[in-house]
Amino acid sequence: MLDTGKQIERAVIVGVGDKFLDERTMKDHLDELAFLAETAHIQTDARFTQKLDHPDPKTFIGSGKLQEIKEYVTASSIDVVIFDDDLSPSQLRNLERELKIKIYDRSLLILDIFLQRAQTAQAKTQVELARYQYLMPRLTRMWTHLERQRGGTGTRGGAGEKEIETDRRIIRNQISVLKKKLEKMQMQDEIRRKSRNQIVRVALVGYTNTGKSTLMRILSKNDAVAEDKLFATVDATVRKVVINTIPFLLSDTVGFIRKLPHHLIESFKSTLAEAQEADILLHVIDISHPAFEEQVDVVRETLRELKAYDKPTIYVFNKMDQVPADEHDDQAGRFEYLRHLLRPGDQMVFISALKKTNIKLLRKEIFKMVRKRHYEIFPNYIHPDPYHFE
Ligand SMILES: Nc1nc2c(ncn2[C@@H]2O[C@H](COP(=O)(O)OP(=O)(O)OP(=O)(O)O)[C@@H](O)[C@H]2O)c(=O)[nH]1
Ligand SMILES: [Mg+2]
Repeated sequence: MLDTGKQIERAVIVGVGDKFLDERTMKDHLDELAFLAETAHIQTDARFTQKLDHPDPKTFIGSGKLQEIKEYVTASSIDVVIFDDDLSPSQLRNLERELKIKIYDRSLLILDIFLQRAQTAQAKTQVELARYQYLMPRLTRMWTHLERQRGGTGTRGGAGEKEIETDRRIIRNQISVLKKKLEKMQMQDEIRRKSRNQIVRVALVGYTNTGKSTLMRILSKNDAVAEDKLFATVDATVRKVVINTIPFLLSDTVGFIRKLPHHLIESFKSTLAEAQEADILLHVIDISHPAFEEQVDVVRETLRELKAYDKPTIYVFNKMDQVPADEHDDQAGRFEYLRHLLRPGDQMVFISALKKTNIKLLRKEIFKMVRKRHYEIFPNYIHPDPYHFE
């Protein structure tokens, strides 16, 4: 059979929370999971939730809920069941045996999306590595995933022990090949990054889909600077920008998400190094998202894990065009409470990248921070007109 990869699959999604998880948060989490599924061309037909103090070690959910899902899956010819949490290899195995269809957990779904999205050779290698590491302990059940990837014949009913052993060997080999390949790429990265020490570096960070790339385009286009020869080999996500004669490098980074698969963070370390080594962070937030505050927490937590936390930050509250105006239309006052996020020296700006509102203000704030850092690197730099801002 031909797998065009374009067919829409139908799914049910499953969320589990303890008694402290409120309905609203549970809904937000499942909304996000459905959005992830949609990104992977999977349509969500139904949602199931369960309150559990501890997930069942064998099947993750309780047996009653499992039966309920089984009945639904059979009656509605569902292709895949997606869990909002990560499943252990044995939970995955048991669920697949019980439900007799494909089971995804959150990590596998995210890995699949990354695989579809990866563009550069390095990103592709990073995702492949993360995916193999994830699949390794789950090989028995993941046979179909591998087979599809390999363009297998599809005639086999299931994997025998011998085939699994062969596959395990192939994967182990692949992992070490990919690791070596990445090491080489990372070495080149490092050399490239070192050569950039003499220029201020700013990184766009933030939850996925908040508008980082949109902003990147706006900020770098307005300053249509000719390609900097020195950095001719800089990868596509780093641009040189000049504001009011002071140059800096602006980089776009991988979006963060709740429970980013651990293997993925590991193998994306070198891409994330852009954030680690930046002098200044632009933390982009989608303020129109109902769960934006949780997203801010996730990003700050991920930055902390990456040891990229302690940097002067501009909190860029984006998508203001989608925030309904309140009766006084006093945005500044209304969002004043967000000031608790700021440490001394941090800033916050409310913008719409789409409607290009407040972009000038944002550029001014970026300029002020960049200028400060620029003077630290070049104490003797004489700015022609340091306090003028057009
Ligand atoms: N309404 C509105 N939509 C926006 C705004 N800025 C960006 N978007 C939209 O938000 C979506 C995501 O924008 P991107 O720039 O791709 O977001 P990103 O943060 O780079 O996303 P990832 O790369 O997935 O992490 C796109 O559909 C944009 O058109 C804005 O100010 N207002
Ligand atoms: Mg982006």
